[in-house]
Amino acid sequence: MYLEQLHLTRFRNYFNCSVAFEAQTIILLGNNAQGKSNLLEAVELLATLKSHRTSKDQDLIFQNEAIAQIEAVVKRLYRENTLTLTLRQKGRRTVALDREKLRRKTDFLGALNAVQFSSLDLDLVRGSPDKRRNWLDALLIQIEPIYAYILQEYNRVLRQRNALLKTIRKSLYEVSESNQVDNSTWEQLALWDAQLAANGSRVMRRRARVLERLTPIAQKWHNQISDHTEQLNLIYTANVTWSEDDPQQVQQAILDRIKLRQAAEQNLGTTVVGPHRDEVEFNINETPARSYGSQGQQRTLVLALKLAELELIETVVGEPPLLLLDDVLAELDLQRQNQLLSAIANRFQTIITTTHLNSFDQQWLKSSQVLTVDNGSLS
Ligand SMILES: Nc1ncnc2c1ncn2[C@@H]1O[C@H](COP(=O)(O)OP(=O)(O)OP(=O)(O)O)[C@@H](O)[C@H]1O
Repeated sequence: MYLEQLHLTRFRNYFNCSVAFEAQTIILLGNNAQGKSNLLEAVELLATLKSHRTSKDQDLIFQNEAIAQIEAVVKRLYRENTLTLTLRQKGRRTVALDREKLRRKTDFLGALNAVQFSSLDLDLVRGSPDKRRNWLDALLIQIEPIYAYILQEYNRVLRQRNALLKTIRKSLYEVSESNQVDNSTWEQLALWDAQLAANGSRVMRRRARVLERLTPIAQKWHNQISDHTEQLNLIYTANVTWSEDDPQQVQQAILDRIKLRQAAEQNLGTTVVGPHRDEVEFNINETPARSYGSQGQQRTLVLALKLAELELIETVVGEPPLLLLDDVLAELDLQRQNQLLSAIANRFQTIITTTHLNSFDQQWLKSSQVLTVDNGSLS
């Protein structure tokens, strides 16, 4: 797929900016804090409806303006679409496809696919488990947009169940006279248990499946980049275990564990069983990359993951996604840079941000479109 045009209105530091992309490789050149990452963020938002930098729409809107808009024309194999995302200071965001407002956000997801690679992605290895869960979830949303809805439902159930557990905890441990929980509250909890198991199993089975598909591709890339000296393994350590990809079995495993952890949940007043407690482990030569991997090994690992994401999305969607490289080439040594550039070749339309051009191959530069970013304007 190919991003042909982008129009940003009151988005971050772009007051009103239109750009036509005319090459397979686009280089955004500019000093720090001029708006390079902001532009990539706009593309990321169209692809995932999420920004990895903020969860608040207010941050995305130019100073104190009321509304921001990101509009793009995307050319696909058999169609061309105009995508519009409108963000509001007050009120909900809205999405439109070919200027027609969509009721469900899941219908918008999938119109554009992109893989983002920034220096923040090193947190994938070093950071807390939620970084890895979010990464897996973002990938799932792109290859199976309905997953956005599944995850939303799971989080809704989790919030409600947590609220109920908090009341139970209060009744059991804080209210001195009664120390009683009435029957209807226990019945309510049983209903939330069932919902947590049903929605949790949907999330967990999908995470397991996507990791199973991603692992051999990531291993292939990792093997290649590390010159066949290292063996990568991605292990999904789900919060419960099961042997077959069977909804009943996974649900039962969640319910069994809830029973087992009942006292802890009531004591803490929070849900301790479910996919929000999942972990994804990255091992290099059977050693956790997180605690033992050197910086170089961790970079190789993240690069292999990103290349695997690109390939998996391409296979599932049937078209190459966009690649967004945010200030990341400078962080890679020459060998890894070349690995990345030759993997991309001419396959993926790529937008690269950089503060200087001297590290780029001349041949590459010749076929690229270089745009200078200066305080929210492009030239
Ligand atoms: N909501 C907003 N309204 C106006 N300006 C904003 C808003 N959010 C961010 N900015 C401005 O955008 C600029 C940051 O841009 P960006 O993060 O794209 O930097 P960059 O060009 O990628 O540089 P770097 O190499 O430092 O990452 C800053 O000047 C910041 O003040």
